[in-house]
Amino acid sequence: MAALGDECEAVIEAGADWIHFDVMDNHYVPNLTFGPPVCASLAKRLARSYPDVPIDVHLMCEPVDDLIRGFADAGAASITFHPEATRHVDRSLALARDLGCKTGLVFNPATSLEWLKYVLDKIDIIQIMSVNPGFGGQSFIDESLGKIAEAREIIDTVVAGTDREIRIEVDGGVKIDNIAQIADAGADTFVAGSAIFGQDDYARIIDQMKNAVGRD
Ligand SMILES: O=C(CO)[C@H](O)[C@H](O)COP(=O)(O)O
Ligand SMILES: [Fe+2]
Repeated sequence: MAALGDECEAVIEAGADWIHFDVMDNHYVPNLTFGPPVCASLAKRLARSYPDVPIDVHLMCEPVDDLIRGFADAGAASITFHPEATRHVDRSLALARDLGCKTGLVFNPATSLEWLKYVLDKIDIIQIMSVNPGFGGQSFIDESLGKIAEAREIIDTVVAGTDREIRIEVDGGVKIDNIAQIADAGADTFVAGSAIFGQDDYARIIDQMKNAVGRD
């Protein structure tokens, strides 16, 4: 836990705007990570020095409702989940919202954006998986670019002229050499794991990524 906190503080110091917290349950995905108590300790630690940095919880778990309650209580700013992983998508989104979190649906490479059709009003984040969920360090699936563009079109059609903000977050295989293309397709929020962790100089990588998408 100390190492997780240190690493999160190091990437924040290096310029990361959010902490993306991958929750895997060895059921929905074949891997196992952390539960709400680890998130609660991290949130408590970050609140001391970085109160404005949100923890973005990505649930790769099935079912989701109890974990939505647990992570909302643990200090998650946003909670995203996979629509196939809950019986009642609308109810799970409403639950996360009612508990004060931003909400989002996550779309695997082969999952259609059709799920958005009747719940867009309950969504703050459309998260496009550009790898199959369960592991860091995989290669970006190029077909995701078309889906990002499709999500951008949906947002531009539905949200244009309103004061709502829906983000398009891309998760998996985001690197310095593809981030500009991902942004051009319509993404505005980028998850980077292996591109940063394990490198010597986090700030240099994050700067390069931000420069590539025209952000400071
Ligand atoms: O949800 C995930 C995998 O299921 C991760 O967020 C994602 O893979 C990030 O790691 P990397 O940047 O190394 O692909
Ligand atoms: Fe993730």
